[in-house]
Amino acid sequence: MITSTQPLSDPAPALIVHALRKQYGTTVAVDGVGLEVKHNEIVGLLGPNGAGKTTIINMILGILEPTAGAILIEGANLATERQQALSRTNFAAIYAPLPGNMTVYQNLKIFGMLYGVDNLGARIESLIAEFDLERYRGQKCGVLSSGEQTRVALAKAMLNEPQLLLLDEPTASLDPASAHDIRARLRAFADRRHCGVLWTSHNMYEVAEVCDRVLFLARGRILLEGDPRALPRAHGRETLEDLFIHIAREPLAFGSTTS
Ligand SMILES: Nc1ncnc2c1ncn2[C@@H]1O[C@H](COP(=O)(O)OP(=O)(O)OP(=O)(O)O)[C@@H](O)[C@H]1O
Repeated sequence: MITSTQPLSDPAPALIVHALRKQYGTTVAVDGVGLEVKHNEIVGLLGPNGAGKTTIINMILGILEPTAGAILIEGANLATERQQALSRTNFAAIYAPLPGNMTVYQNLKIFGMLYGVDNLGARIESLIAEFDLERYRGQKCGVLSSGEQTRVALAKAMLNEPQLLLLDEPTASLDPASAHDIRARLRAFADRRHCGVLWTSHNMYEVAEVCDRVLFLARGRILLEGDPRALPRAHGRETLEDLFIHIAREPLAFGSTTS
């Protein structure tokens, strides 16, 4: 049984997901997924289109109700301690842009007020500096380029100093230099703030560069997990992309790891 009680000397991981399931009618989108993200750890959630990645992220964010299973964020059970669980969680996704008719500063201010951030003015200034947004602070978000909007979305995601950050394809649509810059900023943030990160991406080069660990998902089940730099060789493949293609084509050849 999952409880939220943790010994003081053993701080709870940023995220524990246990036996998570989501069913729509006869469609099982997520089928008994178990996973853990530790503080300072960046975990890649990989899988073909329709594997269930976004559904898992939306359940962790409390947007979707699981059919079954448990989600613990820093030891707080999302089902019974929702506010505590979500207060130090945040996310960024390409499909969830910030309101385009408000300026960068206005967006950060409004989200900061929604999150109840202390010393909000100072927090916004430090994020504007950290994400190189000074010259855009008075510009409406809708006119910014994809890379600039991604930087603003990440600054917004860090307003409440999350201990768990959920990133759904954060670098999709960015040029290689901007994507490299964003990955470096996120790695630095995770290390400096001891934040756990769950990151979905279809870019295997990126995943091998930034993730400490990856989980391969297919048809709602985790089939494989491990170090993205060691996994391909362990399964007789040259690269993570080769391994991805192999798993996507023959998911039944891999056992599932559920809990
Ligand atoms: N509201 C819904 N009703 C019915 N089926 C749904 C619903 N939402 C998602 N699904 C199905 O659940 C499965 C998982 O979808 P999900 O969006 O989580 O996949 P994904 O791994 O994020 O895919 P992608 O890489 O394309 O973003 C898909 O088969 C999808 O069609």
